Amino acid sequence: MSIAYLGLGANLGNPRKTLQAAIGWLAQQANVTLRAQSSFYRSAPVQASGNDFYNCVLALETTLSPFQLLALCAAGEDYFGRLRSYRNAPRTLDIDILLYDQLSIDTANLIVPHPRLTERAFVLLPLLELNADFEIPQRGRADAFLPAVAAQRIDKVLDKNLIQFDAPNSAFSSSTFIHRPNMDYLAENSRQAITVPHLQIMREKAEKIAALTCYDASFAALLDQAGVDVLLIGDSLGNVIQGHATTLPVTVADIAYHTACVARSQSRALIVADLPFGSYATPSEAFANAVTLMRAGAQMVKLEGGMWLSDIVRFLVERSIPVCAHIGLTPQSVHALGGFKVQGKTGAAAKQLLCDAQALQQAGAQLLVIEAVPTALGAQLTDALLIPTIGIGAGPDCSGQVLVLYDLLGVSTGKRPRFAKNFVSEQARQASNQPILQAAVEAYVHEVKMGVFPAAEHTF
Ligand SMILES: Nc1nc(=O)c2c([nH]1)NC[C@@H]1CN(c3ccc(C(=O)N[C@@H](CCC(=O)O)C(=O)O)cc3)CN21
Ligand SMILES: CC(C)C(=O)C(=O)O
Ligand SMILES: [Mg+2]
Repeated sequence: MSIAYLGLGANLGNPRKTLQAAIGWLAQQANVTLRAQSSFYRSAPVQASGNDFYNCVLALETTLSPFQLLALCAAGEDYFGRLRSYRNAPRTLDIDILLYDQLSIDTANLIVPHPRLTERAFVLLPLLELNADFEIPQRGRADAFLPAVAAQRIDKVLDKNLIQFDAPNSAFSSSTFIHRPNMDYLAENSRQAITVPHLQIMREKAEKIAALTCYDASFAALLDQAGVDVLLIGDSLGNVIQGHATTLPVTVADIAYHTACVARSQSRALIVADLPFGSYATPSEAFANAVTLMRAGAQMVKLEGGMWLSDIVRFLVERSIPVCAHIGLTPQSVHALGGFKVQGKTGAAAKQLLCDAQALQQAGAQLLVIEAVPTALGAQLTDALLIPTIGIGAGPDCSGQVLVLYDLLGVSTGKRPRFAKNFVSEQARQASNQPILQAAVEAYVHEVKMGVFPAAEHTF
């Protein structure tokens, strides 16, 4: 295993998005494990024309040789559509090998350490951010070269997880936010069992929560191995397992049976079970049914509804049953809502959902699923709450995402919701050499963690 440092730069199109996507792509490659990512930096073009560049440095562990890694970088540049009409023309994406272990390589195609590494603020600064005591093979301490680049204009554009850009003469408005992914999930110690307090910590650390529905022991093991944080025994099983048109026919016994199947596989992931339609009309009914699900192996129960549920949520929480609330498109209310429609589109409806969310948090809910609302409302609800939010068709700004497993795998039938991205066809397109379903789930986890999924086309 070798350690390599890559420098990434982009100055065309939406350069930050390109960098983000490229980092996600690199992290998905076999034989490469991302170990650290610097902030993004914005700098004036050096020996090049065009817009400001956005740069960052990555540290990765790899079993690839330097030349294999070079080929991978070239493939990445191609993949993200490098357009070079003339030397030093603006480019979509540039990926350079800066360092590879302690190696010195000097060939026509590859020079390592990168020859201009110490002359460029946009490489030195991010490198020093990763390690302030960085030693460059044969050149000594990296920080010794700082005075030489002091005149180069450069701004660190990301300090925390969300940074507001002040870019008066760029195409981005001052309200443009960028999400810096928290990649703690790649760390060795990330196999610890997930608990309810852990989800709260993930929200605070801005590590995205990747949830999926799961109905059986085999998939529970597969999803767990792929790094899924929360397994939801959803009443969507009424659709995808039982073949009903809605979730209304699902019973407590059905959910308990599938919860027991999932729970038998001893997952790291937190197990959450849906209370089905008609099973929580009163506090005592809700409690009796929640106990059934907890006995079957659930660690938290989920129920659909707004502030009217507050007393029921409080009743459960006081009796040691962790609760996940579910607002927005609540499929158990399909007939009351008049179909599976996007919710919270008017100002009044959005305000109602904000009140609902706050009341549910106040009542003791420790997690909130938000389904099928406009992106801005998903962000607003998340901002307004302290507890983590899990979006499904609620945009990329929730604390995490959930999908119906069979939608992700492309094995569900009928009309698929707009948010139901098929990750299997995506993986097939990228010709992965991993087992296809596993790779698809890993791609989903990764895209959620990186904030790449959901993209605009999955949001309302
Ligand atoms: N397979 C499956 N996937 C799900 O996501 C899912 C289920 N089943 N069953 C339970 C509910 C039902 N869900 C649904 C079903 C359909 C839409 C849907 O077609 N929505 C329209 C929005 C139309 C509009 O108001 O603009 C869409 O285009 O996505 C959304 C959620 C989500 N849940
Ligand atoms: C999609 C999620 C949120 C759900 O409630 C279900 O699967 O039943
Ligand atoms: Mg459900």
